[in-house]
Amino acid sequence: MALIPTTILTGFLGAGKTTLLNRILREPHGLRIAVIENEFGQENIDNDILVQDSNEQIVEMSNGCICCTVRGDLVLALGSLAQKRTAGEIDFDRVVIETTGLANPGPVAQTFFMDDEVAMSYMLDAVVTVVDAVHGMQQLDEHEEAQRQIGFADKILLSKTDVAEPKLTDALVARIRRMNPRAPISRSDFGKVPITEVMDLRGFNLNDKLELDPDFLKADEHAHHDCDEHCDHDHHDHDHGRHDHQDHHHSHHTDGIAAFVFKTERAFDTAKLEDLLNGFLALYGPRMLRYKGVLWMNGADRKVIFQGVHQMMGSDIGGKWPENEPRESKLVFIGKDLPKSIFIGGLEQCLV
Ligand SMILES: Nc1nc2c(ncn2[C@@H]2O[C@H](COP(=O)(O)OP(=O)(O)OP(=O)(O)O)[C@@H](O)[C@H]2O)c(=O)[nH]1
Repeated sequence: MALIPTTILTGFLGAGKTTLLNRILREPHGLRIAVIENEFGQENIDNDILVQDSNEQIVEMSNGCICCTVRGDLVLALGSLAQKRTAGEIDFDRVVIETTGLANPGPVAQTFFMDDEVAMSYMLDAVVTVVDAVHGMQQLDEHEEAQRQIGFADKILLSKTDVAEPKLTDALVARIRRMNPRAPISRSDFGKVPITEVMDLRGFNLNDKLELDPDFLKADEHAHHDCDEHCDHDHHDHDHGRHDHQDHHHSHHTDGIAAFVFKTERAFDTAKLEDLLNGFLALYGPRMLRYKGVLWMNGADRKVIFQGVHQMMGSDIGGKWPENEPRESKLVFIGKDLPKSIFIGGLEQCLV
């Protein structure tokens, strides 16, 4: 049986990976795509954001960062998809793995060469990196993960050029070219890019990667991807009580990035919450790397999906709350040295 082409879709927090994936899944291209979705933090909010009415297989991996803690899970997920496909239980001819915004794509790519079972069924088509034209420069200045994602890319898609300063976009493109002269760059606002620029690129060239990282095929993963430093999230499993706050620290991260979750079974007061979030943005926006949530607003029979990156915040109306399921809200904040207790206390004040 032919090997299944697989795309690793990466890019820093909030770059536009899910937006691109959603657009691809909606397009009538006739390809059957299985998606492996890895989200930072225990609450998989992207599941609410990703299209639900498609036939695609969506496997969630939200219990850690794919490049390290859940790499074994990735092997299992790929193995199980291949098995089901062989048994005729599911049908797909492509796989897309969406990594977390903090993932190093190196070890994810390595899986396709180091794991015999995976290598028997899959071939790595390309690492596609989405770069945010508004925040990309700052992300490259401040986060090694963003640099690695560029370095490892076989194809780069520039998002948010619709709102970025053209001069800044040009400077960013020049910087990316210097960092990775091999990878072609395309603009892809809101994921609007032909599928031929994302899939079947046959772009992954092992020789190039070995040049980039001579230890790429070495079994000792710690020898080359600084796992502890970059992806060691502490996960504290709590019972999901009324207000359940989880911490996901990069415990060895020197840059203080951490995530926390706020969950509640009470509705939010719309005006209070809007004021609070605007206040947070004004005060902490530069440190708010990524935030998103599925919200129960008082009096609303549909979910509200809110999300943002730094000061760019937006919201959408989501699906209807199911009649016989309890309503709840969950919000995830990923940031640099954010005052968690102020966030949690403020959010509690906005509940009706
Ligand atoms: N203006 C503009 N906004 C965009 C574009 N692409 C994505 N966004 C917005 O940017 C935010 C983040 O987009 P996502 O697609 O969720 O980003 P992501 O990379 O999947 O985020 P994480 O997986 O959480 O790291 C959302 O509010 C999108 O609507 C774009 O090209 N232009």
